[in-house]
Amino acid sequence: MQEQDYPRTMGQQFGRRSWAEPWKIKMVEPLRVTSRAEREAALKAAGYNTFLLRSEDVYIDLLTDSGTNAMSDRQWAALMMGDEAYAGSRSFYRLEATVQQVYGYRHIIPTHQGRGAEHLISQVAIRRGQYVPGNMYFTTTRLHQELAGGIFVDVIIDEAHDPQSQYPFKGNVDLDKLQALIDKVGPQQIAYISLAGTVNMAGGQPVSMANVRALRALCDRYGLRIFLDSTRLVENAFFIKEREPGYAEQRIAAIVREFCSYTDGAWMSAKKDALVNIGGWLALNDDQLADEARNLVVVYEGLHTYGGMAGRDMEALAVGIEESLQEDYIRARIGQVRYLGELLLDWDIPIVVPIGGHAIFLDARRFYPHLPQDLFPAQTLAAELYLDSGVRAMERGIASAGRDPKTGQNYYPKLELTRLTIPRRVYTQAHMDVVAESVKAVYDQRHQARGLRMVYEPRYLRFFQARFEPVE
Ligand SMILES: Cc1ncc(COP(=O)(O)O)c(C=O)c1O
Ligand SMILES: N[C@@H](Cc1ccc(O)cc1)C(=O)O
Repeated sequence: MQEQDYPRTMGQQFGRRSWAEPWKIKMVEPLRVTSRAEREAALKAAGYNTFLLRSEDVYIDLLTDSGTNAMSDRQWAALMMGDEAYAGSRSFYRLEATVQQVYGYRHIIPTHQGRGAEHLISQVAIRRGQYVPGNMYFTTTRLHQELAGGIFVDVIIDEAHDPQSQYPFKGNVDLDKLQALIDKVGPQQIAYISLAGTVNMAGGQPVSMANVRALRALCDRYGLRIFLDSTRLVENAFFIKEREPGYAEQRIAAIVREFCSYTDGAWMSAKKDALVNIGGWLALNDDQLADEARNLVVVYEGLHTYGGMAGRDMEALAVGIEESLQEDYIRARIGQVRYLGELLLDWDIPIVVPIGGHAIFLDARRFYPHLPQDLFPAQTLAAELYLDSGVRAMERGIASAGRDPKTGQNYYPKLELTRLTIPRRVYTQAHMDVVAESVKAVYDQRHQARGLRMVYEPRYLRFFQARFEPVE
């Protein structure tokens, strides 16, 4: 599909004049607007790191789509039905049945959130020194693989590293890269394929059904397993429905189920697609591996029938999974992200294209071509945006990439991005207008940006807690 073929609005695509959110607001939370002087003080106190701001000092919070979703009235009602038994909770069995039915896996192990599940799968499926090829790294995923002794290898297609490539499935695995790794190290030295759909760090870009099918065929030749990060798989399914021949008439639920059928297991941070504020799970088809993970979960998360979640959270999650598959919902979800992106494209502001599932990613390299990567252009952009309007974004560039655990050297990722992440069912299009105008104001002042220097660097996942100072 070429650039000009992308629908400008979701209405055009689905044969309607316009679209609106398929929900109405029942409860509201006031927002606080701050002065520029207040924001300057707050940002300084936060070491120029948006993760260290207090949310009270934020106006529109686009830090993340993780756990920031608005639950529906049905989910709130489900909370009341939570069975808080320590063992054998009815709520667990409800969740288990829902995940089995929607995603199609046999064994379900609940965890407190995604990284709890990443920890389990990494510990049970990686032997020290084994390689873990994946379609681009994700911070927590790669760290858990490394802590288990694995070596992550990026096997995503080259287009994913190019913010301007219009390729429709930039999340795809490059099967030649994977074959080359198999030839080089041998299949025994590969723990599993770590596949994510959509790919967060590439800009929320999808994997095609054809790609995962071909990946399955390649892996079958060598007896390799595929484990899927299904955190945003419903969003991935939307793109398959929109872009891949043969899927336009299929239901999102059927697409999700087919995608999973090509994999051996999955984990999920339920705080995204599944419309809850906390939760996660690991799902496996292999009995022995599931037994090992079920044993390990009691060490790190809690008993295997709650895994760190309250019974009420499991109830709300079961309802959230069902709601996430509703066609109107997912169309509006992606539509809102696209609405913001198109406003920015209309002003020639550099963003990652095609517009992805959960966020707009500003291309800080093109935004600030005068800033070398060592001066943290994407972190600078997040700071400037906050100063301008109180909109909170997140760095996804050199600070997020961290250091090579072997050499200790900084990684220099090709993508230097600032992410405007849209929580689900939380903000209106008027909020998106305000955000777009703030980005435009910062863009108009772009020549004045001087960059940041890191003055405190934590050992793990440094971007969360690092502190910076402005370059004078
Ligand atoms: C793609 C992806 N995988 C895994 C995780 C980890 O999940 P969590 O934040 O729930 O630990 C996240 C977010 O952190 C994510 O975006
Ligand atoms: N997964 C969440 C929370 C998170 C953010 C940044 C990370 O690197 C890790 C986790 C997100 O993508 O927003």
